[in-house]
Amino acid sequence: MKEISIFGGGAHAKVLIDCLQQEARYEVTTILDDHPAVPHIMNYEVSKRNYTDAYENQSAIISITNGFIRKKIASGLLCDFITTVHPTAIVSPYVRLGFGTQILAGAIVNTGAKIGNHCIVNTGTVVEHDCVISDFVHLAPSTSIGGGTKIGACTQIGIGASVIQNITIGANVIIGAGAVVITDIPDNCTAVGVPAKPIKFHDPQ
Ligand SMILES: CC(=O)SCCNC(=O)CCNC(=O)[C@H](O)C(C)(C)COP(=O)(O)OP(=O)(O)OC[C@H]1O[C@@H](n2cnc3c(N)ncnc32)[C@H](O)[C@@H]1OP(=O)(O)O
Repeated sequence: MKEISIFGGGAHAKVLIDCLQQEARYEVTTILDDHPAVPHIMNYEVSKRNYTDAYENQSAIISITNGFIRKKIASGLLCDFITTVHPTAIVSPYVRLGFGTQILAGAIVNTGAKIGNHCIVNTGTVVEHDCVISDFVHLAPSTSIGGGTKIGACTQIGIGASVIQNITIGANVIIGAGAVVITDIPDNCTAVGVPAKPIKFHDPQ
C-alpha cells in the first residue's frame, strides 16, 4: 500500500483516517500539524511540521475543514494530493472528482456532477446530477444539493441544509445549518434560514 501523510491534526483527521483505512488503498504514516493541539490521534502521533516544508512527490490529503486554510496549505505544496472515497459512498462513474477531494461515508454523488479539488463531501450528503462544486468547498454532513446547482470556491454548506435544483451559490459563502436555499446566493456572505437569506457580508478573500 502506498504511504500517505495527513496535513492537519484536528478532529476531521479521525474521519479521514477511518475513510482511508476502509478504502485500503493508502497507509497513513504521518499526521502533520504546524500547531499540534493533541499529541496523538487514534494510534498516530501528530508531528509538528511546517506546511511549507518540501513534500514533493509525497501522497497527502488535507484534513482541515476551513476551505481557505485548505487552499493556503495546498497552494504552497507540490504533493500528490489524492482523492478518497469511502466504500459506503455511492459515486456515479459519470462524475468528475478533483484531487485532494474527500467523499465520506454514505455520501451520494449522482451522474454528471463535477466536484473540484480539495472539496469535502461530508457524511451522508447528497450531490445530485449535474451539480458543479468548485474547489475547496465543504458540504457538511447530511446536506442535499439539488440537480444542476453551482457552488463557488471555498463555500461551506452547513449541516442539514438543502439547496433546490439549478441554484447558484457564490464563492466565500457560509450557508447556515438547516437552511433551505431556494434563490441564488451572492458571493461573500452568510445566509441562514428557511428560505435562506444573507444576514451578513464578508470581505472577499
Ligand atoms: C462533522 C461536522 O461536525 S461538520 C460541522 C458542521 N457545522 C455546521 O454546519 C455549522 C454551520 N454554522 C452555522 O449554522 C452558524 O450558526 C452560522 C455560520 C450560520 C452563523 O454563525 P455566526 O456568524 O457566528 O452568527 P451568529 O451565531 O452570531 O448568529 C447570527 C444570527 O443568525 C442566527 N442564526 C445563526 N445560525 C443560524 C442557522 N443555522 N439558522 C437560522 N438562524 C441562524 C442567530 O440566531 C443570530 O440571530 P439574531 O441576530 O437574531 O440573534
